Amino acid sequence: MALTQMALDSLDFDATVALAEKVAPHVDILEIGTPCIKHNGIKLLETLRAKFPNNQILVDLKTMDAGFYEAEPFYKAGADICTVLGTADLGTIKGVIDVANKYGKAAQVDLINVADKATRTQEAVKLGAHIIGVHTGLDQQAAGGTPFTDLALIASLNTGVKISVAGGVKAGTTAQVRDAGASIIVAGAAIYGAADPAAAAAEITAIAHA
Ligand SMILES: O=C([C@H](O)CO)[C@H](O)[C@H](O)COP(=O)(O)O
Repeated sequence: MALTQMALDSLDFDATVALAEKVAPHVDILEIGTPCIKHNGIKLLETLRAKFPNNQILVDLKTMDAGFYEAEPFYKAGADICTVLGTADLGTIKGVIDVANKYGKAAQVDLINVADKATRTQEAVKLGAHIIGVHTGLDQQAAGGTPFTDLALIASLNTGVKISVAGGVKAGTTAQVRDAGASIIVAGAAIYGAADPAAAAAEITAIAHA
C-alpha cells in the first residue's frame, strides 16, 4: 500500500486549479511542482489549501539555501510537505526539518543529482528527515533515466523513513514501484498528459492502494 501524489507542473494558475479539481478526489497528495510554485507563488498554495481540505499538499520548493526561512511561509500557509534538495548543505536540510517540526508537518529530502545517495540518505535520516525522495527529474528522464535502481538502493538501507518515488511513473509501473518499497508514488505526466486525467489518477491510485 502506497499513497499517490499528483504533480501539478503547469505554469498557468487557472489551469492548475482546474486540473486539481478533476484529480483531487482520486489522489492522496496534490503536489505544486517547482516551476508552478516559482511562477505562481504562495497565492496558489493558499487557493489549493482552501479548495482541497481533504488532500495533503506538497510544495516542491527544492530548497538549496536558507532552509528554515524559505520554507516557513509555506508551512504557515498550509503545506503538509516541503522539499529540500539533498545536494544542499546539511544545515539547510536541518532548517527545513526543524521548521516542518515546528508546524507538525513533514520535510522531504530530494535525492535528485545527489552523487552518493546512500550516504546522503543516512545523513538526512539522522537529522530527522520525514521523507526521502527518490527522483529522476524531467531532464534526466529526457536522457533515458528512470528511478528504479535508485529506489532499490534506498529501500535496501531499511531506514524506516518513508520513501517517495518520482520520475515518469505511470499505471504500468505503479505496482513495481509500490512493491519495491515506495510509501508515496508520484505521477505527473502520466496524469496531466492523459486524455482523462481523473481516470488516469484513479487507475494509478487503485494500484498504489492495493
Ligand atoms: O518534480 C518534478 C520535476 O522535477 C519538475 O518539478 C516532477 O513533478 C516529477 O518528476 C513528477 O512528474 P513526472 O516525472 O512527469 O511523473
